[in-house]
Amino acid sequence: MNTTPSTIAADVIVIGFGKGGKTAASTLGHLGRRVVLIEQSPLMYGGTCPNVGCVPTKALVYHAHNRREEDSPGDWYRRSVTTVHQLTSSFRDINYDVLDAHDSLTILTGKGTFVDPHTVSVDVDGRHVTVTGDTILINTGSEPIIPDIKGIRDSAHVITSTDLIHRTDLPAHLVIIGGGYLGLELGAVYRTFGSEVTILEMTSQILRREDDDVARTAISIFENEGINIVTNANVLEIRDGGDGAVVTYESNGEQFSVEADAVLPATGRAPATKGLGLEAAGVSTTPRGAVVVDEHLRTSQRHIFALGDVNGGPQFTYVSLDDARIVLDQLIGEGKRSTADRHSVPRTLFISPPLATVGLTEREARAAGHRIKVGSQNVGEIFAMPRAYIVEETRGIMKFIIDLDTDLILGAALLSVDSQEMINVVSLAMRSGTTATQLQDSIYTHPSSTEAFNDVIGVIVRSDAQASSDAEAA
Ligand SMILES: Cc1cc2nc3c(=O)[nH]c(=O)nc-3n(C[C@H](O)[C@H](O)[C@H](O)COP(=O)(O)OP(=O)(O)OC[C@H]3O[C@@H](n4cnc5c(N)ncnc54)[C@H](O)[C@@H]3O)c2cc1C
Ligand SMILES: NC(=O)c1ccc[n+]([C@@H]2O[C@H](COP(=O)([O-])OP(=O)(O)OC[C@H]3O[C@@H](n4cnc5c(N)ncnc54)[C@H](O)[C@@H]3O)[C@@H](O)[C@H]2O)c1
Repeated sequence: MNTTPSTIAADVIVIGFGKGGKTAASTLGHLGRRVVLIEQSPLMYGGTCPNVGCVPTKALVYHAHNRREEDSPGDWYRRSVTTVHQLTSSFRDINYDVLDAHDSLTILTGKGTFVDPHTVSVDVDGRHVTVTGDTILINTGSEPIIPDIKGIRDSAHVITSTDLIHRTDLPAHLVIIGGGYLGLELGAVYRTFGSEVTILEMTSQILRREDDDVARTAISIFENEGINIVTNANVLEIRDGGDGAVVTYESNGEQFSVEADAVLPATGRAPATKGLGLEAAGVSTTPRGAVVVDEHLRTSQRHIFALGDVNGGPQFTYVSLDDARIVLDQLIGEGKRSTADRHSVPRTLFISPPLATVGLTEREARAAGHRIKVGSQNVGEIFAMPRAYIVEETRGIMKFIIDLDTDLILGAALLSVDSQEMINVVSLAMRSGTTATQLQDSIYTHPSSTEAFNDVIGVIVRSDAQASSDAEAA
């Protein structure tokens, strides 16, 4: 029997069980605040990341590389997907149980909709529940953008990333529209599992924010893996026929058609605000549908906050977590934290090897007027880093952009085994004002990947000091 009361008065309502929302809910619940956490789907306790985002996709990267010669690609893929689902299912249960353990916290499963600025309605198992709250946190995440392409909504073979990682049959040919985070990561992982992969990117280059040397190294790795990347691609139509879909696109003035048994649009994600009733709450949104927030993540209604992807900020789990720190600081702290304090936030693209970056690229540093020097080496040539040889992954490049005048690190790009870990050290160094020389001369364990810094930072391949002295001599 559904015993949920039809009205609940709460101190804090959290709409959406994402990283920011659950962290804030748990902390406030622990302090005895009456918290109601509303999640629309029983398959999403814990949010996107552990259920259909970071965790399953990175687990698939791991499993894709572990196939033995004797395993057939299809069987290995099916086995991997099953194992990954067991993992996500256990994470989902843990997420629910940890929050449910707080006496003052109630989890309601149903879609939350604002009725007015202090009231949210939820249908729980067919029963209408009205929740009132002094403070409300919106943490509803984002959803895939489906581009306006002829036939895309009619094709049975067009799938989301969630559909893709849940299917147990390995697609023979996967066509991905968009060569950003999702397109490159999933393209790389399905290629490793054994699919033929074509990525159709509309701009003139993938990884276009990166410097040419870094982008070129990554692109040559993709090419060697046999991933077909088409740039300047304008997808014209998707039409079902036979066992799959035919994707027609135009690139550099020529028209092409490619057959696919799965087509994944990976063209960005938009804030999930549809059906939330934000108008009833008096909460403003941007033209792209993101909730408008100030640097303390307060919306146009002071008692309503928005955390994570829904506020239109960078779409990363750790940014949503940091949003929770800011909101908690407003609610129970000193009110000092703000999004304006955030800098040197690292990123990792989980291809193989991963590409982890932080701060400025060489191009951006020069454009910003810095005099710089660049320390860089190919991973296979970093003799201080035998780990690359130990784990048989010597592909990649590491690059540091250093301010010539202050010796501070302005940015780094690490395309290397373990770079998702190393980049956090660089990011911390940048935030704490550690100089490049200090980072280079630090004591690191051996054999580790971080000890590469002992070499790379000192291998200066370009320096504005050299350029100025050459100019003086001339
Ligand atoms: C395939 C994929 C891989 C990714 N990989 C990475 C990665 O490696 N690293 C990384 O940092 N980021 C990654 N991301 C991005 C990351 O998952 C998101 O930035 C992050 O999960 C956003 O968290 P959030 O707190 O905003 O909300 P989410 O975790 O998205 O949670 C929002 C929740 O709100 C619920 N909800 C929505 N509307 C309502 C409503 N009206 N009522 C009740 N509930 C509602 C949803 O069901 C969902 O559970 C990935 C994303 C995807 C899709
Ligand atoms: N490792 C990670 O941290 C990670 C992994 C996956 C996703 N994410 C997050 O999820 C978000 C969504 O990822 P995403 O890859 O969907 O978005 P994205 O913004 O990273 O990339 C979208 C790509 O699609 C291209 N594109 C857009 N419309 C197109 C069209 N009609 N035809 C062809 N190409 C088109 C864009 O030029 C761009 O390169 C990212 O912003 C990222 O923050 C993070």
